[in-house]
Order: sequence, then C-alpha cells, then structure tokens
Amino acid sequence: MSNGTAPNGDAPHPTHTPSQRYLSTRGEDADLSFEEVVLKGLATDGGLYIPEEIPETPQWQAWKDLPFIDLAYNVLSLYISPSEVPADDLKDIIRRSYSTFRAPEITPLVKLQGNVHLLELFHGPTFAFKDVALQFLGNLFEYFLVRKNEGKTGRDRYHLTVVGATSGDTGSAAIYGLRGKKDVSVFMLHPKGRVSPIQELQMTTVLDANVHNLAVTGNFDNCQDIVKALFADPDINSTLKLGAVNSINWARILAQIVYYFHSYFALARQSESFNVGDKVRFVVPSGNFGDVLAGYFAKQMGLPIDKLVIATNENDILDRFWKTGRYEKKATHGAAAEGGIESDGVKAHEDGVKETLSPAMDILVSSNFERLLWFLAYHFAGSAGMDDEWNKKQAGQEVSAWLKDLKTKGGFGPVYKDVLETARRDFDSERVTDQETLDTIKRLYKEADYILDPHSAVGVEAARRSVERAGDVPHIALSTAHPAKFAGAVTVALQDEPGFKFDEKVLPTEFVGLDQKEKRVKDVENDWKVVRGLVKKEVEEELSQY
Ligand SMILES: Cc1ncc(COP(=O)(O)O)c(C=O)c1O
Ligand SMILES: N[C@@H](CCOP(=O)(O)O)C(=O)O
Repeated sequence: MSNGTAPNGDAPHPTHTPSQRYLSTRGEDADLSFEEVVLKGLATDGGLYIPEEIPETPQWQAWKDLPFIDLAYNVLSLYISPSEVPADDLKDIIRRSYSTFRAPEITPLVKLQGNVHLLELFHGPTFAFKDVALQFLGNLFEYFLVRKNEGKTGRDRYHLTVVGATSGDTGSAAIYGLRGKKDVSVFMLHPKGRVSPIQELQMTTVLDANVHNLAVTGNFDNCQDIVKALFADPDINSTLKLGAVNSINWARILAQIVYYFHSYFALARQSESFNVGDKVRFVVPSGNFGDVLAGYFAKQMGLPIDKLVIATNENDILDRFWKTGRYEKKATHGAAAEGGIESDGVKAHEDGVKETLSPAMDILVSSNFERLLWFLAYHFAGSAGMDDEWNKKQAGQEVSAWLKDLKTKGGFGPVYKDVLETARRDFDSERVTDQETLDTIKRLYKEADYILDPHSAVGVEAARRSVERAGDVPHIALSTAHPAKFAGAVTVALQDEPGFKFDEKVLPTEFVGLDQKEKRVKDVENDWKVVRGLVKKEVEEELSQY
C-alpha cells in the first residue's frame, strides 16, 4: 500500500515499517506512531486509526507450534516498532497480560460437533473475550504513562482519562485491566438496566478510586455517542487527555488478531484431516465489528480464511449491508422494513434498537465498520490506476461522505456493486433470532453436553447454516462469553432439561457472592454535556489527592 514515504514528504521513518505508522479513516490525520494512536484512541478528524499498510507475513506457517505469548509477540511486533516499545518490553507486557488467564492455552479450541469447533475466548479475569485485548491495553497504557511521567510530580504528570461505552462486557474487562493503575481514571458508561445483572455487578463492585461507573438513561448507542462527543470536544479532550478502551482504539483490534492465528494452528494440531495451508471459516458473533475486523486483518496477512461469517442478532445492520449494500440504522427496504422478520417477544425501542437475549450485540451502528469501509474504498480507488497516495486520499473522502450520510440521513448506500462484491469476497453474514438462540443453546446441551452463552449461540447457529453451504471447510465459531454472565437466557433455554441446575453446571466460584458486595455507580442523563461536567469534576477530585 505505501512506498514508505511519510505523507508530509519527509524521508521515510528509518525505524518504522509502514505497518507501524498510522492514518485516520477520514483522511486528515496521518503519519502517527503506535503510541500516539493508542493514547489518542479516536482521530482528531473523528475517524479511526488504521495502519498505513497491512503487513504480509510469508513466514506465518513457521509459527505453527508457538505458544500463545510467542505467537502474540510475532504478530504484534509487526505493528509496533521496536524504537517505540523495545522487544524485551513488548514481550514482558504480553507475558504479564496473559498470566491472568485461567487456561494454559489462553484461548483453547474445543471440538463441538462435526465440522464446527469452538474458540473459547472467555478464560480471562472477567469471563469474556474482551479480556484478551483489554488486559494487554491496560498494561500498554501503564507502560506509556510510566515512561511519559519519569521524573515528573504532581500536576506535571500526564494523567489519562479513559472514557468508554459498554453494553456489558467491555466495561468490566476495561475496569479489570485498569483498576488501581496510576495516572489513569476510568469512566465507563453503560445503558441503565440493559446489561445483565452479573455484568452490572462485575463493574459496579470494583471500588478502586480511579474507577467510575455511570448508568446512562438510554441505550448502548447513546453511550457510544456520548463518548464520541467527548472526544470531539477540544476543551475536555485536551485538558483531560482522553483515552479510549472501546474497539475504536486500534490496540483492541490488534491484540485480537492473535487468536485467529492461534486457533488455526490449534486446529491443525488437533485434527488429522486439517493441515496448515488448508482453508477455514471463522464465525463471529458481531456487534461493534471489532472482533470480526481482527479476523479480516489476519486474512489480509495471509491466514487462509475462506470466509469470515458475521453473525448478528435481530439488531442486524451488518447482515442487511451484506444482503443489500445499504448501511441503514433502520431497515427501509424488504421484509425487515415491513415487519416481516420481527420475532415474537423482542422489544423494539423507539430508537430502533431491539432488546434481545444477546444484549452485548444490541447495537444499532457498528463503530469498526468504518475501518472496513476504508479498505473497501481504498480497494475500489485502486481500480482507477492512480498512485497510492491518491487511492488513500480517495478512500478517506469516500468514508467521510458515507459517515456524513449515516449521521445526517440515518444511512447510506447502496454502495457501488464492486465495493459490495469485494465485501462479499471476504465476508458472509447471518442473522439469528432470539428463538433460534434459545433452540441452539438447548440443542448443544442435549447433543454435545455443552452450555453456550447466548452470544456464542448466535455464532454456532450461524456456523450450522454456513456448514450447509461450505461443505467440507472446517468452521471455527468464536465463543465470546461464559454462559454464567447471561444467566437469564441460559436458564430460559435449559430450565426444563432434566438434571440442569444453573448453580452446579454453570456458575463459576468467582461469581458467587458478588451480589453481596458493596457497589458504586452514578445515574446520569443521556446528555454528553452532563457527562462532561461530571467527568471533569471527578477527575479534579482525584488529581487533588496527588
Ligand atoms: C459477549 C459478546 N459477544 C459478541 C460481541 C460483539 O463483538 P464486537 O463488538 O467486537 O463485534 C460482544 C461485544 O462487543 C460481546 O460482549
Ligand atoms: N459489546 C460491547 C460493546 C462495546 O464494544 P467495543 O468492542 O467497541 O468495546 C460491550 O460489551 O461493551
């Protein structure tokens, strides 16, 4: 993609490869270091950071027998220059980040049924896939802050104010990744009453002084919009030095690339009929599009992925895009618009978000889709036969126009036929209803003695359908959370099964007694200015303790 020349015309950075420099999807921010993009989170033009180039990794097959942490080093060091984080420091950050996981393989792969394997991503401290990236990001923030603050005292110290939005899992994973860390305050916004009871307890029972939970009257998208509004506010962004833990932060996507490689190799070790070089399909329960986007990077790096299958619940903006080429908050075409595919019992809010049994995916707009849009637009621009700088500029302009329409008109598209075809080459999509989610939990319990959480069940049902189309290609479905986090849905699905007892079969000891602990949470209105005032006040109070 890049010839290695800095966009400002200067000589190339001698110690960075193009995959270690970053630009914004909206075209105005460019030539940033890894440290800058990790600490800034969101680009100043409102875009998301992506590497100038996705590195090709012809040597990837040689990584086959590496343990998770060595594999992680090989992947991450392609995107992080040693002049920013020396090799030994990066190895140490990785080692510490994954020492908190309960499974020795970190992300084990288990055979589920036939051609479907399950990648268990929930063995970290908060029992959800977010830990894989957020344990790493927490340690990375700490590393950069210690270095920035060397020799500084009091108000001279660089203090990071993390603001994040959560539909349940990012919140606790971020809080566990950052609790008690020096020079950083964490403000997590969750939609009041719309996260599971365990998720709420996991967040609100953490009482460290640097952790602040805000329950917003609204939905997850409102929380995400407040976060973006804070980042767009030059006053608070520069005075409080905002940082992001949502998957708008590039480091989140980066850390998640690792388990695509790791599970692929695990499959080759565990299955006699599967060899390194063979194709695989990954099926990814999707909401904000961060997890599946990491798979897209793995595919572009050379991992033989036949397709990445996006599995949505009834909040299906992504599925509708792949079917129609339109990216619209509300369905305006076809059966969905006519109410034909609503399933019974699903509460649809005025704002268009449906409350489903997989609440972490109850999202109207998937923030990381913007990153894929950039690559689609870049690829399309390439067909004009101009140079790389022109292609990148075009991609930035196209993404800005699409995002403007999304904001002002509620959607955009249909995109050009070639753009949609490129998207369909790498991805497939499936929409799974609540009833199908419950049926899948029940079926897997009966047939495989395995208890899925509702998000993973969405993925497993999508995998079942994909197997029917793809025949012999093995499928790896991502299991994104432990079933105990979603007791309601799991109990509804399995309560009539003989011998099923939630407390015995599902509940880990770590969750026992959580509801007896002291909690700290503040209710706030869905108004970014109110949140801004509160954040300012609480950070000031924290800093006065220094
Ligand atoms: C349990 C669970 N599954 C799936 C998802 C969707 O992942 P993504 O937002 O990266 O698409 C989330 C939230 O992000 C989640 O918490
Ligand atoms: N499902 C998420 C929503 C936030 O997504 P993120 O991956 O962008 O942090 C959650 O659990 O909070």
